[in-house]
This record gives sequence, structure tokens and C-alpha cells, in this order.
Amino acid sequence: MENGEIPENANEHCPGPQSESAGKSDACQGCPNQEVCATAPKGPDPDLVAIAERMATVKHKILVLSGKGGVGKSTFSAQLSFALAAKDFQVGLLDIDICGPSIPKMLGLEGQDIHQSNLGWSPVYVESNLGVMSIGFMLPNPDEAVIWRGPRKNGLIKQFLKDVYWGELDFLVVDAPPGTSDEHISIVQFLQATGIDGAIIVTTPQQVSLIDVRKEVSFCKKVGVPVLGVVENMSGLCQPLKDFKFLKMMENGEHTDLTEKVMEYMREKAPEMLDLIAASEVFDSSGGGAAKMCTEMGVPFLGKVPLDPQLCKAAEEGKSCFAEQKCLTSAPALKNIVEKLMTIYWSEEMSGEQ
Ligand SMILES: Nc1ncnc2c1ncn2[C@@H]1O[C@H](COP(=O)(O)OP(=O)(O)OP(=O)(O)O)[C@@H](O)[C@H]1O
Repeated sequence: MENGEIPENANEHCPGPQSESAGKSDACQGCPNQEVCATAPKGPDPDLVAIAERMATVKHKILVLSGKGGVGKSTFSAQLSFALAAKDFQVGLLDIDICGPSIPKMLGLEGQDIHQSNLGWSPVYVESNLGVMSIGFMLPNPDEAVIWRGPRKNGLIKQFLKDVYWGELDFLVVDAPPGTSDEHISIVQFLQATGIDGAIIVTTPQQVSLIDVRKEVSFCKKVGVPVLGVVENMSGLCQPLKDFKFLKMMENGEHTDLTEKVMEYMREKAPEMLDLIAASEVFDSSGGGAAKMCTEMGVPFLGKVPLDPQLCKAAEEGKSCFAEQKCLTSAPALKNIVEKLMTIYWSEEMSGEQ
């Protein structure tokens, strides 16, 4: 039983384990928890008090959620953090995907360790204004599966919030695992006293993914976390014609690679066309995609990010998609989303932007 929570097996009209009458009221008679409640210490959970103290130096807390795995939630969290850091904000990125931490790789921090000082655990820094914390830094072997039950995961999340010394932060971005499970309930419960700005939900355009987004929105409503908006990722494949690696002719199941031939022809006859961006829908969005779902559910739609092989490469290499202007199609889309978020929710921060 978490401190303060009414246990599932409690009697009707349970006064709550924190109440002065816990274990002593009429409603407690015959309850299996009566003795524990009557003798347990009362008052606020000291860990929650410690978390509130730590979080007092963090201005904005953002959760990044997704209904399904593999839709690009960690990629978005990483690039959002890079984008905010590039605006000279002080940014922390906390990875609470305990069983599948991909943030260290996506920030180019594989193999790094966490250090401890008398102030607490030090995040691993990409740059002086972008710190990262993840269980990925604590695993002796990255190939080893983390098989933990809920209470142990919750314990680590609590420790991350209580013991990491972030210093003054403008933004703490929290990358959660997919779905709505123990980790989500814990992070919301632990942070609620200090306030969460809200959640950004990442999805792909097809119905199968959107059904789960509806569950995420419903989860946020139930636990009182505002939905800052929904991002539709992998929204069509977009890349310059010249970057296509394979242009094939298919006949009777046989493929013939015509890439060089087509490129040669275009270089000669229409070189300007090589810079055209080819776009094709990969996932079915005929149902209206995330934008329609947002209208139906009354939550903001933040924008679409295309499937961009260069973004995948940037994530593999742990780099920002905004650097070197390589992510031609995804970087502007992500930039627009960040600008939209800043305008809607953090316009007061923008006035202080350098
Ligand atoms: N817009 C995109 N274009 C190209 N590749 C992308 C895009 N978004 C994500 N990817 C790639 O898709 C893969 C899955 O992304 P990611 O790990 O961010 O998903 P996730 O939702 O966090 O998954 P999980 O929750 O299961 O960890 C990664 O290899 C990532 O680089």
C-alpha cells in the first residue's frame, strides 16, 4: 500500500490510512488492514515532501506519453529536449521507461555512468544545459532484461525524483513507457503535489494506434493531468527524391534495381527535380488521423512529423535533428510543434529567450 492510498480490499467508508481515525472508526471494524492502519505512523509521506523540495527548482514538468510502443515517443522526447536546450533553456530529460530505456542512446550517452555527490545523483550532461537521467546508465549489461515488478519500478522512479540533483531547471521532460501502467500512476502521484504542466501524447496516424491514444487521454483526465496536445508521428514518408536508395521495377515478383538509371536520367534532363520531396502515406490515415481524434476528444492537435530516414539516423547517432540541417523534412515539423507549445503554454518564457 502506497502511503495515503485507500487499499483495494478496504471496507466501505474507509477513512483512509492517513486519517486520525484510521483503524479506529466504525467503518474499520473487521477490515483486513485495521491493525496496520491503527498502528502506522500518520502524516504526509516523507518521500513526497522530499520530492516536493527537489522539484521546487523545476519550473515546468512535461510528461511524454504514447498508447503504443514504437510510435516515436522517445525520439520526440529527445528532440524536444534538444530543441528547448537550443533555445538556451535549462533542460532535464528523465527516462522512466525502466524496462526499455532508449534515451541514453538517443542522446548519444551510451556507456555513461551516474555520479553521486553530496547534493545527490548527478544527471549525465549532453551539454551544460541538457542533463539526462535513466536506468540505462545503471545497467552493467545493456543487453540484460530488466524484469522488475511494479513496486520496484515505482521505488526507482521515486528515487529519481527525490535523489537527482537537477539544480535550477526551466523544463523537466519525462519520457514514460507506452500505455498506462504502474510507472504512469507513480509519476503522476509523485509529481502531483508540485504540479505537472501536462502531457504530450505521441501517436502514429492509423486507427490501431489512435484507439490507444483515446485511452491515454482518458487516463490524463482521470488523474487530472492536462493534455498539452497530441503529435502525429511517422505521418507519411517524406524525403528528397535524390535520397532514395532503391528505385525498383517489379515484374512478376522480380525486382530490377533502376536507381542509377533513373538518377542518371534526371541529373541530365531535369536536375532541379532531384530536390523534389517525395511523400507517400505509409500508415492509413483515411479515418482523419490524430487531428480528427483531437477534435472529437477536445484536446489540442500539435502537428504532424513525417517519417524521415534522417531523423531515424539522428536518433541512432544520438544527435539533434536540428543540427547540420540534415533532417530536411522532420526538423521543420518538429520545430513548428515546439514553437506551438511555447506560444500556447510558455509564452512568458519566450519573452526571456535569448
Ligand atoms: N518520424 C520518424 N522518422 C523516422 N524514424 C522515426 C521517426 N520517429 C521515430 N523513428 C524511429 O522509430 C523507432 C522507434 O522510435 P522510438 O524508440 O522513439 O519509439 P517509442 O514510442 O519511444 O518506443 P517504445 O515506447 O517502445 O520505447 C526508432 O528507431 C526511431 O529512431
